[in-house]
Amino acid sequence: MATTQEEPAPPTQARHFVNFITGNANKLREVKEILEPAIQVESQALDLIEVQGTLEEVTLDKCRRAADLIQGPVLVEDTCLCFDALNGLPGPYIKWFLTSIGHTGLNNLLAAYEDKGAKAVCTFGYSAGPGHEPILFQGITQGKIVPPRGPTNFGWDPIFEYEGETYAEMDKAKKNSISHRGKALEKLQQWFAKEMTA
Ligand SMILES: O=c1nc[nH]c2c1ncn2[C@H]1C[C@H](O)[C@@H](COP(=O)(O)OP(=O)(O)OP(=O)(O)O)O1
Ligand SMILES: [Mg+2]
Repeated sequence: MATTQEEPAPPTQARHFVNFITGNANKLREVKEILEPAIQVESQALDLIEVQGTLEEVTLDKCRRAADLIQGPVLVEDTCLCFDALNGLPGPYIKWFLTSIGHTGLNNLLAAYEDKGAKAVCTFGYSAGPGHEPILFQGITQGKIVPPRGPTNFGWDPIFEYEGETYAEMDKAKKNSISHRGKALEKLQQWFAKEMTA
């Protein structure tokens, strides 16, 4: 009987794979749309504790906790929505603001200000494992806060307008090409590509 020869694994194989730790199915969908097939995205849904602090501190801490829990390489991400008139708030606390006061409440927060500008900020953290210092990749998209338009299935997408269209109204591929998440993942892809040829 002929024995089948196993294909030797390419030496860079491990780098084509990330374990994205998130509890958010929409984030996972977008990350897969952007990174695959070049980088394979596995995922574990874990509820990670999130500290208070700067965008960088929140992601660094989230990434270290995830690596400790998984005992292996991890990718995490924290998304902020920063209102220009409010000096960057709600920022990393947008999830709790959205849950508590919704799209209308978020619009009302800016009622006293002419400036409706807002930055969507995505900060990814990659750690090679417990004890390895995370590397951060950040992407920012400038837009403005408007009354909700479009499908309501992903967070604050209906109230974030970029060049006349809300994220929710946009074609998915278009959102990924201009979004905070897309820009951050572009940096991550470049870093992975460099690592693979190093
Ligand atoms: O592109 C986006 N378009 C609209 N809304 C978005 C987007 N990306 C995150 N979001 C929402 C989800 C959550 O309400 C908050 C971020 O909080 P954040 O802690 O980063 O997300 P999460 O707790 O849902 O998932 P995770 O388990 O990865 O922490 O903004
Ligand atoms: Mg979270």
